[in-house]
Amino acid sequence: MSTSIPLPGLESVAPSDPPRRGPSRDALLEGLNEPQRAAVMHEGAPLLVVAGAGSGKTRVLTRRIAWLISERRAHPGSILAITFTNKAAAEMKERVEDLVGKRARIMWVSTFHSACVRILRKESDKLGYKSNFSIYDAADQKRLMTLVCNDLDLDPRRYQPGALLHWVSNQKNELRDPEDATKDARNNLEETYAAAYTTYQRRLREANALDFDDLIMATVHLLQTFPEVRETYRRRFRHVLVDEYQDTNHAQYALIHQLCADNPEDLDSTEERVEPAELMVVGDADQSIYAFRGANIRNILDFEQDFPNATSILLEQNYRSTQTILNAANAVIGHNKGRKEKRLWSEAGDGDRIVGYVADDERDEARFVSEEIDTLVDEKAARPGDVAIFYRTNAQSRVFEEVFIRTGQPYKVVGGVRFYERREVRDALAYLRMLVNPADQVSLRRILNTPKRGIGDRAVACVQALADRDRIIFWEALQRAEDAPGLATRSLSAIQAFVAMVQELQSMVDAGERADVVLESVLARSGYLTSLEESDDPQDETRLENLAELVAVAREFAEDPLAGPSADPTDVEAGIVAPGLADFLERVALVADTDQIPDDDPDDQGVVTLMTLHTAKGLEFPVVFLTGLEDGVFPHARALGDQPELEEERRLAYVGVTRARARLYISRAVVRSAWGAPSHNPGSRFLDELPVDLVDWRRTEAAQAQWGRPDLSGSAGQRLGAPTVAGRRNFSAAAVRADAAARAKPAREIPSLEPGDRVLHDSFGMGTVVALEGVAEKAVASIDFGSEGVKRLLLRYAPVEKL
Ligand SMILES: Nc1ncnc2c1ncn2[C@@H]1O[C@H](COP(=O)(O)OP(=O)(O)OP(=O)(O)O)[C@@H](O)[C@H]1O
Ligand SMILES: [Mg+2]
Repeated sequence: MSTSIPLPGLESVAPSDPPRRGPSRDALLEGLNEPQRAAVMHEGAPLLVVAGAGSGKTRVLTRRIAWLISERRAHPGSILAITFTNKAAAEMKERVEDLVGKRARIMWVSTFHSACVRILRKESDKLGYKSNFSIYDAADQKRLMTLVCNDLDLDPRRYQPGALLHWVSNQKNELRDPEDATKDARNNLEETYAAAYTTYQRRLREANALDFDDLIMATVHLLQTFPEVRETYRRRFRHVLVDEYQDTNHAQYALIHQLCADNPEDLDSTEERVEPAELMVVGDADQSIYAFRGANIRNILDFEQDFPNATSILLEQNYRSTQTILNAANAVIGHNKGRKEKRLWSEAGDGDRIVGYVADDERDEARFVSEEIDTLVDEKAARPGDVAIFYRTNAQSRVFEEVFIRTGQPYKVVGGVRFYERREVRDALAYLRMLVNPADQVSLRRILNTPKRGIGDRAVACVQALADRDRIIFWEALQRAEDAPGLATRSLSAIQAFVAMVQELQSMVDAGERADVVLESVLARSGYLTSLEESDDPQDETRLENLAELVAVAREFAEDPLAGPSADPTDVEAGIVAPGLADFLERVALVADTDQIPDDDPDDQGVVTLMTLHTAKGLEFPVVFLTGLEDGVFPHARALGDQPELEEERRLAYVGVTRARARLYISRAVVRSAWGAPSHNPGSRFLDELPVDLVDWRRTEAAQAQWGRPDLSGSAGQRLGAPTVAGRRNFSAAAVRADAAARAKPAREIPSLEPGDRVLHDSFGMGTVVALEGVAEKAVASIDFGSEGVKRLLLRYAPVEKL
């Protein structure tokens, strides 16, 4: 086999093999630059690919998997690739499949959490868990921690479940179990925290449940405690690849180390040594944004120490964005100290300047974004699906949502109150979870009296007393409710009816019934559907829709033969395992924020996507609106006086800017009243870090402060009877505002200007007209005011006089 691309020093990689099916070598290397190819073809020593945003790290990782399978004949089952979200995993799998075919399906491409669940489902007995363990998410954790606080009689003003959980999470990310925490407690407060951790962990175990952080910690413990188990996985995974390595925490690092290090510390010398897997990690220290979740930037900075004989490859060409966007990103991140300087460059050309807008308040900002999207769509410059709006905190989405609802712009919020967090969805899932794992007390108690069936708190207390007395789990006590001391007869019959229903449903699960079928039976048999149907609360209508959606999700899952994530690839290959209810629950438990991004449908205009900056990592969009650029919002108020936190916020800004391919908008509001009282925020310091010549300010604070709101967009035009850019939209509210602005400041006579004319502006002073656009009321002049910069002014309002 020959290659048309000469790659000095790398020819030896080409196998001298007979012809075979599959993609050609050239196809696998096509569309890659030299260092990217080197990374794809690298053999042996651990490999670190460090590179700025959009330089093709994820592309390289994907191609390398295809290369391993196709050129190096790696068995797909021997590949473990870690991505940051399930969505990214699915995309990566799909791309590899496109390249090398269906056999790629059995690779493990998943998040850390999913990979650990798969391992734990097989090995959980060694840790004393049953394989049907539940996975507790944030809401479950909170409920459980609240119970713990009650158990320990903690003062709720001093010890809040959220704070305790945060502390516990940090301990787990550092692989510290309750004993470690107790041993090291240095004062009363820490002792109490450690006691809460101990009880919390005991209760999790009783419920046969693990929380998110446990998944990783337990897997590391498993591999450390049972060398033979570790060797099994070391033998199995010959290739380990990790995307977004800069955001791994200590526990995740330890996991990789167990699987790939030359010398995991406790290897018994008598055991047969397994050659370490080939490891490739890719990442960008400038994009490390999860320190608050324990991510440790040192993991990437110290890679070469942690894995001696490691090789590094640097990528510098960016293929995502225009040079203007990259210059902005480089300038901002350049303000962080102690980083490795790297310059991103692009061949995409300068492209459009960044558009800036200073809004009166957050409504005005949202209106600006909405109208700008209309304009882009009307001019066919973008489809709604090309557009993303980023903000620092979830709560900021509401104003955008309100404007979009009013204008009829379809949108999607990623994160926020997510589908799986809605009450009815959680109720339905709680039913399913307790059917699979009756020891799961949190789920069982959640649905015991939902819908209301006459099992009140008193009855629950009686049953709990029985459970405590006889040291049995709550579910067993329910089944023996007749022994419960003091239980009213009416409650007893309600409990017995409940138990009978659950047993009937459990027999469906035992018979291997599909998830969607079980779910429909649950909703019908439990009376849940009837209670919603009979309600006259308008919200219950939506709840029914959401449940219908959940059944659809379950059906889709049940019909996907490869859906069972806990199924062993080899079993799937052999067609032995069909996805069951437990697999479905697992999939649902692991859905990450970004998994809700709508899939690309080429015929679809798509919907505008709203998300926090954190969720935007790894993604790209042709058009990006970076909003809320105010000190105290972004950077977050918490970070203002704290250098490391401020640097993390700056990395977040870098992530935000580098998501944009062609157009970037930046905006801020002078007044923001999102948290009750209106607050006046100064512009974000990150704005000052942008080179001035990159930004075209549509509206600045000076103009805003002095002249009300000179409106350059469609709404003012509509009011004045000019053709509207988005006639189908209802702009009444914006028009009213424009009216008010006009009343506040009567329009002036429009001076007739030409490029080169000298003008005098009331506050900017002398200037020279450099460009003109629009006519009559919409005439806009770009005027160079020397040290004040070039301003774009709507002449109808601007106080300029021709000299
Ligand atoms: N050699 C190349 N030629 C053309 N396009 C490329 C090349 N390498 C990468 N790309 C494209 O550039 C874009 C960015 O690539 P990718 O997402 O892999 O970058 P990344 O380094 O993972 O970015 P991030 O740091 O944001 O995760 C993608 O659209 C990708 O398809
Ligand atoms: Mg990437």
